[in-house]
Amino acid sequence: MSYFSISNVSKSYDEIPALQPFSLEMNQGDFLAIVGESGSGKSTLLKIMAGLEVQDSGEVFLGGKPILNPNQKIVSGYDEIRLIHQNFHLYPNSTVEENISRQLLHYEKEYAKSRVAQLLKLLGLNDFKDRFPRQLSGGQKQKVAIGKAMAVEPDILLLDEPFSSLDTIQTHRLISELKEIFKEFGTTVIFVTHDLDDALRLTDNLIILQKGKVAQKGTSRQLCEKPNTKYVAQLFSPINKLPDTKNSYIRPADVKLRTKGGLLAHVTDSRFLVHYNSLQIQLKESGITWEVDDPQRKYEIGDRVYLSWDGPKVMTL
Ligand SMILES: Nc1ncnc2c1ncn2[C@@H]1O[C@H](COP(=O)(O)OP(=O)(O)OP(=O)(O)O)[C@@H](O)[C@H]1O
Repeated sequence: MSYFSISNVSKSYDEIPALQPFSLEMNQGDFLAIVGESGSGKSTLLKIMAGLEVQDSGEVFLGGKPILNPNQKIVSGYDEIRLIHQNFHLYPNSTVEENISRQLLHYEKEYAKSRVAQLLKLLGLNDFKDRFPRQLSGGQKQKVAIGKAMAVEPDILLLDEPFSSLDTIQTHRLISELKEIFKEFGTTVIFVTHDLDDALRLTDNLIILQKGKVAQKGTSRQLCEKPNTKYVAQLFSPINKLPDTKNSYIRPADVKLRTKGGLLAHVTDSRFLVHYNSLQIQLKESGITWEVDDPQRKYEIGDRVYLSWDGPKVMTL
């Protein structure tokens, strides 16, 4: 059995399935991102993993020992498995340092002191250690929440959309910093998010959850090149439906633009993006609108353009 093992865990609320039987095996120090839209069962799954929710079936094991759910254990949850979500749950009247050290009241004093100092340093919070939560930015508060969770040296850290109150630049910076810290501590991390880009900043090991079911597992390359569902395909880019087909799609980057030969279309809009212009084009025959990348920034609104693509790039979804 692996270090962290989830075997056929499922959950329904009022007979509506929130999570279909889900299984997972992880080794110590592994990172995993679970990506899914709102309501796909991500939080339910994490709560079951942490022993904070009663599952209908299945079991969770850490280091070979069963994780007991709130029906089986008086005080639910475990120090070894910490769940962090977007509501930081900081003590408002305690400083940053106190917020972290309060987790360690039952630990030996010298150890607690050195652990707090280590976390403040690693998280870049030394300059803020005497501030109260209300005096911190969203990113700093998030770091304190992570410091609190890491204080007790959890084996598993479960991050449930923890960065949703931060802007994209802050989130990406924080994820890169935290990744190094998690590696240093050897923490096993499961990061749940609806944002594939955030997920990929932490790890290339992905599970896509859709309506309580695993839609697909794999690396970003595997999922991007061979998506199983439209949802998985659209996590990576918009997709264009081929005219006169039921379920064949092509990505904007895989459409070739030419001045003659192919499917005739007109450019109706153009957006300047960092690596290419993103064109909206209307196909002449079908009237369908597509999104197409123009890496040479050659076409303008009103231009006539011919489209073609290579067969292997067509996705059947
Ligand atoms: N305590 C509850 N009682 C009833 N239904 C619930 C409860 N918790 C979750 N659900 C339902 O279970 C489904 C999965 O919810 P869950 O919170 O796990 O999804 P999620 O992927 O984490 O969504 P979000 O990203 O919006 O947090 C949803 O349809 C939700 O309404």
